[in-house]
Amino acid sequence: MKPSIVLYRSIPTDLLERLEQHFTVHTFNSLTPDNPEHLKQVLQQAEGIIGTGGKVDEAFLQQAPNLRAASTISVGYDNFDVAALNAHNVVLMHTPTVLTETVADTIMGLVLATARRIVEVAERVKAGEWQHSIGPDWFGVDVHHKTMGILGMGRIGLALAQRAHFGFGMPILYNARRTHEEADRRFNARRCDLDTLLAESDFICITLPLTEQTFHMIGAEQLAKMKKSGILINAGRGSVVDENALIAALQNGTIHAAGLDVFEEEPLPVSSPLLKLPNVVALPHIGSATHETRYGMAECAVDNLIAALTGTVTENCVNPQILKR
Ligand SMILES: NC(=O)C1=CN([C@@H]2O[C@H](COP(=O)(O)OP(=O)(O)OC[C@H]3O[C@@H](n4cnc5c(N)ncnc54)[C@H](OP(=O)(O)O)[C@@H]3O)[C@@H](O)[C@H]2O)C=CC1
Ligand SMILES: O=CC(=O)O
Repeated sequence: MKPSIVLYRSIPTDLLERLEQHFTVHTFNSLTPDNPEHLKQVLQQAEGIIGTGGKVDEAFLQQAPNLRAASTISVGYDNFDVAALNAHNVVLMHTPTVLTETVADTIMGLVLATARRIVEVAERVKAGEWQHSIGPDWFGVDVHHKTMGILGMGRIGLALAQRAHFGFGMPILYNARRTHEEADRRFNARRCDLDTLLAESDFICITLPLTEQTFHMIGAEQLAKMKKSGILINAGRGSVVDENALIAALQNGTIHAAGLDVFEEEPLPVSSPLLKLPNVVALPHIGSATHETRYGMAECAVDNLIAALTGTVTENCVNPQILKR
């Protein structure tokens, strides 16, 4: 009999067929589906799960006594309790690399959109406000040759630094736990402490994962250390930034603008004050959302689950120590 798995995200048909060659696939629309009793029943037998979003913690794992592998269609895995997975001998697989370049493109898009007020001004044109040649009240600020500060210099940070350095001639500062020789060598990047990065950068781009250490790493105190002309871009996770503090900083002119792809609560509630601020570009978590990249992520996650459940893992494993047990 084929192992039973839970698929909780829609994936392309050819990839579903690839899963079905190996497993009996039970499909749900999320980990909190319309039919929770059915999911509960299926989880009793399930050896694998694959999808995006939803909390996988001790309480969840208690309901899945036969689980051996979880495959998330994302690189971030902050919704998984890795210690609980380890305790239950569950391998966690994710999709790094395949999305890196696309996310870096999105971040550069947010840098340009906020600095040049692209969304705001385009909306004014659509509203029929372009009646005369435009004046300084429609102007933005330059991007090229300004200083870019990158929080986190991993895969996405490096791809962003490449764009900023070669494409825009920007000096690069970064903050990470260790020095990234490749960033220093290829992009003349300089590692510095957080306070220096906050004080000296014109654009601060967050590419950090959400962890206990990065939760609210940027709060009122840090925002106050930024240049008044500074622009904050967050494409890591919403909770790396204290959103209430950010709203206050944007309202009070403590910083100039923000470009946000991620939020403390997603979807962003329509009542959020962020949506009322002209100096905010808010995106619906589209960092990796191109047809090509989303296909690549789903394919990677499918192959990851097959590898994890057939004992052939070579990459993309968050907790490889489980494989040795
Ligand atoms: N908006 C979107 O759609 C997307 C968002 N993301 C987010 O981007 C994150 C990063 O992805 P990726 O670049 O592939 O991940 P990596 O693991 O390659 O990079 C993470 C970087 O963050 C740094 N870091 C981690 N903790 C700290 C800390 N406490 N202080 C300083 N630096 C720290 C790491 O530092 P060090 O190098 O020293 O270890 C590393 O440089 C994901 O975890 C996810 O949350 C990812 C994809 C899409
Ligand atoms: O946010 C997206 C991810 O892949 O992580």
